[in-house]
Amino acid sequence: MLRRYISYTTNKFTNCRHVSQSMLQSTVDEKSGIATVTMNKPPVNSLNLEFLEEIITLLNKLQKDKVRGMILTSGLQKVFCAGLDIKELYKPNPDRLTKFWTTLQDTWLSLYTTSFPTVSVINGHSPAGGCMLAMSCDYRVMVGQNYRIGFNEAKLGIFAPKWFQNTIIAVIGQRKAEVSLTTGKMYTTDEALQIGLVDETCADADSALKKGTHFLNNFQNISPWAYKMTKDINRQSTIQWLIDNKQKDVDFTVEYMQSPGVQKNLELYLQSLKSLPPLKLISEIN
Ligand SMILES: CCCCC/C=C\C/C=C\CC/C=C/CC(=O)SCCNC(=O)CCNC(=O)[C@H](O)C(C)(C)COP(=O)(O)OP(=O)(O)OC[C@H]1O[C@@H](n2cnc3c(N)ncnc32)[C@H](O)[C@@H]1OP(=O)(O)O
Repeated sequence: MLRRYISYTTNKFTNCRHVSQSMLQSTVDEKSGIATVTMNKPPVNSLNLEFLEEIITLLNKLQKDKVRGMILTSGLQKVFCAGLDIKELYKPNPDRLTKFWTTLQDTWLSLYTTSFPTVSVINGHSPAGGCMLAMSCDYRVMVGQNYRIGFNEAKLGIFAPKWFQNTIIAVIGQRKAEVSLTTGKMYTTDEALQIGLVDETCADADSALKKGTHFLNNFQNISPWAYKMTKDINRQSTIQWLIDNKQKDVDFTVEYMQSPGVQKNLELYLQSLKSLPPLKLISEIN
């Protein structure tokens, strides 16, 4: 059984406070108050129920600790986040799927409404829910030229719910979001920059972390209250929509995911994941 542990330690030499859970590591720089959160759930940081629960717990802790900002990145070699764990959607147990989807909604609400500014440093592939994770932050820096990012849900024979689509529209606009979602296109780093999916690109992860820190330093002289109020007003309609429709969204998803057509599509997709050579899938589906 996976050993779960949480430890909080302060390193007096680096002035960093470390929080380590089994799939997430967080280091807070005492001087700047910026937390760097590293996702470490091999092989692909897929978002299953337990991982989402850890993300919520950590976000709550960072909020309580009044960090001044957060950088979210991946500790894996070539994947930022592979999106929702398809095993949560394929042949699901209805009770678990209900809990999974409710927790997904809560994770998104926590991340999209943080009281501190957030940056994702996208240092690997980032399809579907992985791209959404990045979109839910305030700013995105993508590393290198080898990775793909985008919303490939249509390729799995499923579609993104309204709150998911609205989050994308807020970043890249209605037209580009529609084309991106309906075609399921996975973008190269340069294409992602061009359509505004990411704000900056750079050659390596270290420079990306510096760019992320540079963005967060913009808030040094901004009152946290003014920041939070401004963000809440800006994002209010999408947040309110989900709050008002939470149960409806869960009920619909649980029924829809179990329908034979969706299950067949997921089965075919899972087979193609196994049969195609490594990394072929994402480049094949452009
Ligand atoms: C705040 C958080 C909010 C975020 C979300 C918010 C809202 C969401 C609301 C609605 C969501 C709408 C729907 C979303 C759908 C999804 O996200 S479905 C997932 C879509 N993801 C993909 O299509 C990715 C598929 N994977 C790949 O293309 C590749 O695996 C990769 C990522 C490029 C990595 O390639 P690599 O060669 O390194 O590895 P492998 O392909 O060999 O994979 C290793 C291993 O991992 C398994 N696997 C890969 N992806 C997933 C996954 N998403 N879920 C489960 N398992 C996955 C793969 O099958 C291999 O398994 P093994 O053969 O048993 O080793």
